[in-house]
This record gives sequence, structure tokens and C-alpha cells, in this order.
Amino acid sequence: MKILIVDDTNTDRLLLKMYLSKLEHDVIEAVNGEQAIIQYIKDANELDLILMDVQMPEMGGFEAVSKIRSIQESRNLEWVPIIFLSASAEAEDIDEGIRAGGDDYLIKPIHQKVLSAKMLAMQRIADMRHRLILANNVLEAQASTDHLTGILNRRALETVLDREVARSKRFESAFSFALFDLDHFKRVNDNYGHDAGDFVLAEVVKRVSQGLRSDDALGRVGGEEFGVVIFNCVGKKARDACERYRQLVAEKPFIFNGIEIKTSISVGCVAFDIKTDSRESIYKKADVCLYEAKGAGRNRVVYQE
Ligand SMILES: Nc1nc2c(ncn2[C@@H]2O[C@H](COP(=O)(O)OP(=O)(O)OP(=O)(O)O)[C@@H](O)[C@H]2O)c(=O)[nH]1
Repeated sequence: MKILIVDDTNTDRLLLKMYLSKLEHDVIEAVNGEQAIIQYIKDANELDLILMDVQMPEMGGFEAVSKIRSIQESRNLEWVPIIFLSASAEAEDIDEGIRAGGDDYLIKPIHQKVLSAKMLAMQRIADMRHRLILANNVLEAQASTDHLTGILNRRALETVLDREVARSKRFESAFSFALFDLDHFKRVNDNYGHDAGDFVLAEVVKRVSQGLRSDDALGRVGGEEFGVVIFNCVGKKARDACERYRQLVAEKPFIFNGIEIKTSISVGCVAFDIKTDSRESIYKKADVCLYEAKGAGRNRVVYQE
């Protein structure tokens, strides 16, 4: 485990460190409450346990833990178990410590057997937390992914767009948003079947992905409609990017079970206007451009500055 020991008494801290290191734990140290908070902010998502002395000059253990818990809450950081170590066995102190956000309370001097038993229990909790974090990451990835194509789903792309809108307004950075839709895609399904349609959708994504810059965000926003957030890019460069996506789809047919299937995309793209646009308005404008591209004959790009 990665353990933060907080104690102002050098000998106590060093003894504890020596003992925990022998048990093969990775130990970091802080000598008061203030330092503990700084270490916690730095290592929050890696820490498995905090051992916190109670009596310390400047900021004592109860205050430090109460601050750590509110930072954890406000910044949405991982929960870390905290055990107080104190010479006081008063019921009031134990009560105050647990209320401040501690999870356990050990009375000094701590018998080595008790400490190693506690570490065993904490290791079990740490293992369980790691499993939970992994499972959570998998769930989060699944919740933001479109299963057919493996790219972002609508909700996740809208989150990216929201973030970019906020960033653009704050730093006056430029970006464009494109919507594209497969042309006459209904015919692909009608002529070759739904499996062929699914195949073409996935292949279109692969081809367009080849034309994206690595940090641009591509998502599936509807059945055969996709969105791209094109970061730091407006004007001719954004139009060229969309033209690249269009060409990659149209340049050669897709081969499904030996059958050649031709398709193309129409693209509507707009530059974000820092003064007047919101996520909703840029989305609507891109949709209007896409509609124009369809109306003008499909397999083309309509870009609006
Ligand atoms: N295979 C497959 N087809 C889908 C999926 N989602 C939507 N579609 C199909 O996409 C087609 C969309 O048809 P329309 O909205 O008429 O559009 P279109 O035929 O592409 O014509 P234009 O957009 O006007 O060029 C419908 O046949 C839908 O069933 C999907 O996940 N898989």
C-alpha cells in the first residue's frame, strides 16, 4: 500500500516508517497537518491509507482530516481510509476523531501485532477499492462509447463540446464543429441488409478517423450521423479537414462479403463564435449546413465561418 504517515515527533514517525517499510508498504511522510493536506492533494488518487497523529503544533490531526475530507468532497477525489494515532484513550477524543472524518483510532503506544493486524485489514480494503476503481473505469468507458463503432456516443461528444465551448469562451481559443451524415444510407440497408449497413457505418468511422488529427473528437450522434469537434481550427483548415473526411469515404467502395458498396457523406461545419454561440447554437448551425449540403446534391462540404 501507499501510506502517508503524519506525525510531528521524528522518532515516532521514523519507527512507524521503518516498521511499515518492513511490511513492504510504500511510505511517504508529513510533519504536520498543513503538510498532510499538501501531500494528500498531490497523491490523493494513489494513497491507500493515512496514519494521522492527533496532537501536532499549528494544525492538529482532527482539523487536518476534516479539511482533507472537504477537499476530497469538493474535488471529487478518491476516498482514502484515515486512522488516527493518539496517546489519548478518552471516549470524547475518539468520538471527535471519527466525526472529523477518521475511520479508526489507535492508542499509542501501538503494539506491533495490533499494527500489523490493522495493516492486513487495510490491505483488504485497498484491494477492494482498486477493484472498484477498475470496474468503475470500465463502466465509465462503456457509458461513453458507441458499441457499434467504438467511438464516443452522443452524450460523451456533447460533454467534449461543452468543455470546448467553456474553454473557448475563457481563453478565446478557436474551434469548429462538424456534423456529417451518410448519403442515401437507407438504400444500403434496403439493398444489402442491416448487417451490411452496420459494417459500412463502422468502416466509415475507420476511414474518417484516418483523416482526424489525434486530438480531435469524433462521436456518433445518431443512427448514421456523426459529429467532430475540430480543436484550434477554423476557416480554410477546418474546411480542408472536412473535405478530407468526405474524400476518405467516397474515394473507394466498401467491400462486404465480396460485394462492393459505394457510399458518401455530406458534411456541415461551422466555426464557433465566442460572442454569440453556445453548444446548442453551434450544433443547430452545423445541422443547417449539413441540410444545405444534402440539398445541394450530397457528397459535399458546407462550411460557415
Ligand atoms: N444498419 C444500420 N442502419 C442504421 C442504423 N441507424 C440508422 N440506420 C439507418 O439509416 C437510415 C437513414 O435513412 P434516412 O434518414 O432516410 O437517410 P438516408 O437514406 O441516409 O438519406 P439522406 O440522409 O437524405 O442522404 C435508415 O434506413 C436507418 O434504418 C444502424 O445502427 N445500423
